[in-house]
Amino acid sequence: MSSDKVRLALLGCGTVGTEVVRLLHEQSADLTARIGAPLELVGIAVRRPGRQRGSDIDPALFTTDALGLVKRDDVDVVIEVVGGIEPARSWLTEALRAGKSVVTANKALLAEDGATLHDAAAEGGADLYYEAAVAGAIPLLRPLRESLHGDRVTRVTGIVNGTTNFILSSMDATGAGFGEALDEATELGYAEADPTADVEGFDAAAKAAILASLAFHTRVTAADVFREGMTGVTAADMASAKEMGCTIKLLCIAQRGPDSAGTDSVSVRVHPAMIPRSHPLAGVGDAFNAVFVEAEAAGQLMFYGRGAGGTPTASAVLGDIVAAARNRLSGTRAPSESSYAHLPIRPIGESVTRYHISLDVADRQGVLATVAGVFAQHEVSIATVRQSGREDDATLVIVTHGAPDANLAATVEDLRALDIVRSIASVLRVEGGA
Ligand SMILES: NC(=O)c1ccc[n+]([C@@H]2O[C@H](COP(=O)([O-])OP(=O)(O)OC[C@H]3O[C@@H](n4cnc5c(N)ncnc54)[C@H](O)[C@@H]3O)[C@@H](O)[C@H]2O)c1
Ligand SMILES: N[C@@H](CCO)C(=O)O
Ligand code: NA
Repeated sequence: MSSDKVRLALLGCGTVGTEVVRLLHEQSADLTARIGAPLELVGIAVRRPGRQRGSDIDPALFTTDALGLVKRDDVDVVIEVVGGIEPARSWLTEALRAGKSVVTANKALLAEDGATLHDAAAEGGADLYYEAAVAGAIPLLRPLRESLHGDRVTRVTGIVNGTTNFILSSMDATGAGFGEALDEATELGYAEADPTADVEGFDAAAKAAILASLAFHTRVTAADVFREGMTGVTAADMASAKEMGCTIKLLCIAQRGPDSAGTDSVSVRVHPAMIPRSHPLAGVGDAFNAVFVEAEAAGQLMFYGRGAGGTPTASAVLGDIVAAARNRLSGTRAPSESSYAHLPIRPIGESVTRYHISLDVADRQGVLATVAGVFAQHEVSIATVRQSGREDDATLVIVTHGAPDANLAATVEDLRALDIVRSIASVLRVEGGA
């Protein structure tokens, strides 16, 4: 590489890419001072070069040949803000194997096949940075990858999807149902035209896999993550949570601990859960993200901020560019992948959870005993029982102690089959001491 400057290739110039270009221009003098050499943008790969993307971008920089740009000899750092698995994976493996540093925001690729990228980085002796891939602007991956490397992380609990947090916060504040809150999120530009990746938890599951891999020094992919979306959360569920002094959040939970055979293992899940209002994550409103990390020596840590949006996400990309550029100038490298622990993934059925179950039952003698018997049969201990209404219109709200998820699921299935249970109004997992 040229020793008097660091040359950048940008792949993609959409929401995040345009902000990366703007910040590179606006902060050029400061970035040069911090790095010790100027950054030079030598090319931008786009699909449609004629599109307007800001008046200060030199049109000569645009190309539709991303692979050709990656392969150029005068490129030191490749920044990928296109997204998706292919062709991004091919571009980035090509760059890394050739010893070029990579900065990417591509959570989908890292979660599905991070191994290929890490292996290519090891092969090429190159840096792979991806702070923007999880919780946008929030510095989270660097703390997990560096600051906490002297400690043992035991649990990561996060709100890592802004769209669904906006929807659930709005349902909590106004009593609206899911559909109405989703419409509001779409109108305000928080939800995409096709909100599936957000509301069905795919986006959060990708982020959970990346967080778990870093936290537990073990390769975890999106396929290892138990995922349940939040489209089934109703206004009645939220009202029920409120009555218990709780709210409902879409959580990603990555946990390390012994499985039923006592083997150290990792469980990673994404699902809606009731949490008490006193929990630090309960107050995270609007489209904000927050991640709560627990480590043996550090104790509890909380990371909070904007997890999406062009400008906040570009902030994380720029931080990674600076780190990669400094490393190139000093001939050093970012910490390489740490996956030595090879911990097994625990299936969801073995994850210990608590449930909140709301049942519509007949208010007759023996009903409570029968219902309690089903819990006992599956070795699920009941923590609290509350009854409201009378005769044909009674509701039982049961909160359990922690039990393996499979036992809880089997309990709910058997309850559904009872004649005395007219309907199961809601089943929600409970987290955080409620
Ligand atoms: N937008 C956010 O808030 C946010 C937050 C965190 C991470 N990310 C991640 O950042 C990445 C980019 O997101 P975005 O919101 O900027 O998306 P975007 O859709 O706005 O931009 C992607 C751009 O890539 C271009 N592109 C597609 N195929 C291409 C090709 N073959 N060659 C060149 N360009 C091509 C598209 O035309 C588009 O302009 C994704 O991986 C996303 O997950 C986005
Ligand atoms: N759709 C994501 C964008 C950031 O990954 C969100 O709502 O948080
Ligand atoms: Na981040």
